[in-house]
Amino acid sequence: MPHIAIRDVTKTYPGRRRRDAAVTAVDSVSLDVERGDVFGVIGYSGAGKSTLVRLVNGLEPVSSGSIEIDGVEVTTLAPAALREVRQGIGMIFQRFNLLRSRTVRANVAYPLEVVGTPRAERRARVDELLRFVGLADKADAYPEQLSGGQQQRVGIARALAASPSILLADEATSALDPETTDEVLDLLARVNRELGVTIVVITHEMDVIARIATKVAVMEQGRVVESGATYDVFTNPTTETARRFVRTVVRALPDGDALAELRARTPGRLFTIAFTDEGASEARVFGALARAGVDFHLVHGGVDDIQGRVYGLLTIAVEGDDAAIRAALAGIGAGVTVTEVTA
Ligand SMILES: Nc1ncnc2c1ncn2[C@@H]1O[C@H](COP(=O)(O)OP(=O)(O)OP(=O)(O)O)[C@@H](O)[C@H]1O
Repeated sequence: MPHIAIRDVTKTYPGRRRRDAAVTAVDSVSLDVERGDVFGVIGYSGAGKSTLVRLVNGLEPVSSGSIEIDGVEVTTLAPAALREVRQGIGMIFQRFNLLRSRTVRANVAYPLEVVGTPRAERRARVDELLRFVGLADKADAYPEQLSGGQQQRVGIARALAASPSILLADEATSALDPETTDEVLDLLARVNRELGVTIVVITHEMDVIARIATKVAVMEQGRVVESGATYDVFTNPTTETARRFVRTVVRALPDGDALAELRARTPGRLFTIAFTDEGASEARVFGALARAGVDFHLVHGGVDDIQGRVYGLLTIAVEGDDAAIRAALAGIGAGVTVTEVTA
């Protein structure tokens, strides 16, 4: 049974003014998030990601469709039962949303106070959480005394206070610099691995997906246009939107002016050689070309790390006669896709 099963969910808002057309923020979305997944949802601004998250944690009602959490249909629950389900869902935000007038300790304790956890138990739990996120020495500090990364770690500790089985992260690293982003993503990966929490990561940054998401869904205009294992979507995106996101991370062939410029200064024909980690490697590709005796050089691309797996996308310029080039490329072997760049 999926941990979160989203079935044909639609959310429509009335237009902002009376005469405006209704907005379909989420449009017939179906997704299965399995227990233990780090599930990424990526899309540009306005794609419907935040709305989808608000529907999953019951902050807003769906217009139609069904959402099951642990097999329980949550869209029709009475308020008291819904509150209980929501205690099993932690949430972190782009702007951290900490209470400025409370210390770090009191921020993390807050969700436990709300559910009436006794003081001693609360204290022990908060200490444990602050150790887990590496902020035991900041317990008595106030949020504004902390860096952005530290504040988000407090946010994560607070989200985990009631021991949720699901953590929803809405653009949780978008306000952070790259180094701090890595730190926070490492922490989220630990939350998933060590505490077994299922994580849904909402982002517009493909490198966040590449770093931690095991699965990804690409959203556009309220719809999921592509989804699958992260590595598969990166190595074989099937929609233009997914390809655009992938290009922000993997060093694919330049297009437009950059490609025209490359052509102008590069003699010979251009080929893109893609390989996954199933047998091929950069060394094998270059070795095969060298052995075939064609004159080639690498003009663009490289080898990327997607979820700890290798993905190579190399663009080479090759000179020589047609038959020799064809024989050289054919000799590279299995697990490699060669495409001539004709644009
Ligand atoms: N409360 C609301 N009332 C009316 N329209 C809304 C409301 N909330 C969201 N929308 C609209 O729904 C669409 C999806 O918005 P949503 O915030 O879910 O997208 P998003 O992908 O999360 O983008 P962002 O990252 O910019 O928040 C947008 O067109 C937005 O204007």
